[in-house]
Amino acid sequence: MASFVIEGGHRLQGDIVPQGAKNEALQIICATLLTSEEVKIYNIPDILDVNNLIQLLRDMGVTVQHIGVNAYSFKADNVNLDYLHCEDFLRRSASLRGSVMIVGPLVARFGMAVIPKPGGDKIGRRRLDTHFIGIQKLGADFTYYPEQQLYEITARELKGAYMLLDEASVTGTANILMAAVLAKGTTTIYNAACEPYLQQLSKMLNKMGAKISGIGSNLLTVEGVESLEGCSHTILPDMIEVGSFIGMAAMTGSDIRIKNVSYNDLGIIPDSFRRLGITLNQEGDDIHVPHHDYYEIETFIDGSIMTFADAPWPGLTPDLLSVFLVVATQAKGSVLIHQKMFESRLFFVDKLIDMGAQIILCDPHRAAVIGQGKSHTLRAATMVSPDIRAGIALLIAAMSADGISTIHNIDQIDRGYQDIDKRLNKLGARITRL
Ligand SMILES: CC(=O)N[C@H]1[C@@H](OP(=O)(O)OP(=O)(O)OC[C@H]2O[C@@H](n3ccc(=O)[nH]c3=O)[C@H](O)[C@@H]2O)O[C@H](CO)[C@@H](O)[C@@H]1O
Ligand SMILES: C=C(OP(=O)(O)O)C(=O)O
Repeated sequence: MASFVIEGGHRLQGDIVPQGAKNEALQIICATLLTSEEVKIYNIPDILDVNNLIQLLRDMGVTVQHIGVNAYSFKADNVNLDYLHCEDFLRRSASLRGSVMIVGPLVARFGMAVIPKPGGDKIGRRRLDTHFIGIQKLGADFTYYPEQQLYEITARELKGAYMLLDEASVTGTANILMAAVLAKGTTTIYNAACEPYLQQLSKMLNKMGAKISGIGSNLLTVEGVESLEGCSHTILPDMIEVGSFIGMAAMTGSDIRIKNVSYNDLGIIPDSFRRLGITLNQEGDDIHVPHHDYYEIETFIDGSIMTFADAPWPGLTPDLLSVFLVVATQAKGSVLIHQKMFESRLFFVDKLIDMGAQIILCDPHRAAVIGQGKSHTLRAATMVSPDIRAGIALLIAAMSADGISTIHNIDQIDRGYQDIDKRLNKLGARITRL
């Protein structure tokens, strides 16, 4: 397992361009299975999860060509469904979360799909009921084989239906949507997730000939069509990476410009950092984070302690709470971090406590952070990255700490952040990959 060795205390200076969004890329790449025509995708991040998904499609018989920097074309005119039954497929698709989204396209186009329990971050229970109940409502049959942890879905014909999802699942909505675009008749999905990832997927599907309305809302209406055609699509900048850089800059006292962030797609993220006391200036489509000597967490208007809690979009994404938490340790003031969706995502605070941060883990979902201001610098430590976002939070902590820290298991960071060491070193960080 690779590791990072980080010499803390160096300020960053300069411009950084965010990568394409991981969670959008995973949806968009799966959507290429919906047509036999060529689909060109630009701004694909070069990260482990995405590369594993691209390889999975190649192994299924999709012709994938590298057509430029971070750009690929996909042509799914000869998909080998037998591959879905081999060991190699099961192993590879179980390595990432996004692979579950091949189910919707495969059922819609070929009437069958098999998928093992998907991988992804081990951050608590991550059920798939919403996906399969939704696809069943369209007329598919579904069997779960508990011993192999395998899901099998077959359908003679998909028919449009009304459905009210039991939760606004991001990958679940994407899966159902990709099945519904080729179903007969009208599908209505209420309580749909509506992150920019899903807005982008819907826009791409419409470019391919689908008829989706209600984009950006939690009520999607889909008029099924016979077939879809090829298109070109460009992936948005990764809003989680943008947020990670804002927090990193403030905590390390850096002065950076995050280029071409697609500001209007960041939702509540910039204002949430502002409530943490961080100054960030929107300049055109860039965000400039100036040097901070200190930042002070706001209280609520009535003087009570600030709470950051996740919520389905347009609420605050759960994927940034680990970053808010670490950045709060060096703020003045206190904040309660409430991770409602996942029950095992806050345990990494132990490492921050070892580094000298003042945090009370109230229960698996809530941590109270007592910011000590920048005069109480964190101590260097040796740690293991448990998941992508805890990993980036620990990297931020190590970059701001006194001394040399080591983070093991950085595959967990590489799953979601492209060449993070090289890109940050260009701005003045001291990160060595072992
Ligand atoms: C590949 C991908 O796109 N991964 C993202 C996707 O995962 P993913 O699509 O797997 O996550 P879901 O949206 O399905 O659900 C996340 C968890 O939150 C719970 N839940 C969900 C919705 C809700 O309204 N209330 C609620 O409690 C679910 O039970 C589940 O345990 O969305 C998550 C939630 O934004 C993100 O953390 C992941 O980065
Ligand atoms: C939880 C995440 O990813 P995944 O769903 O791929 O595990 C994430 O991106 O923070």
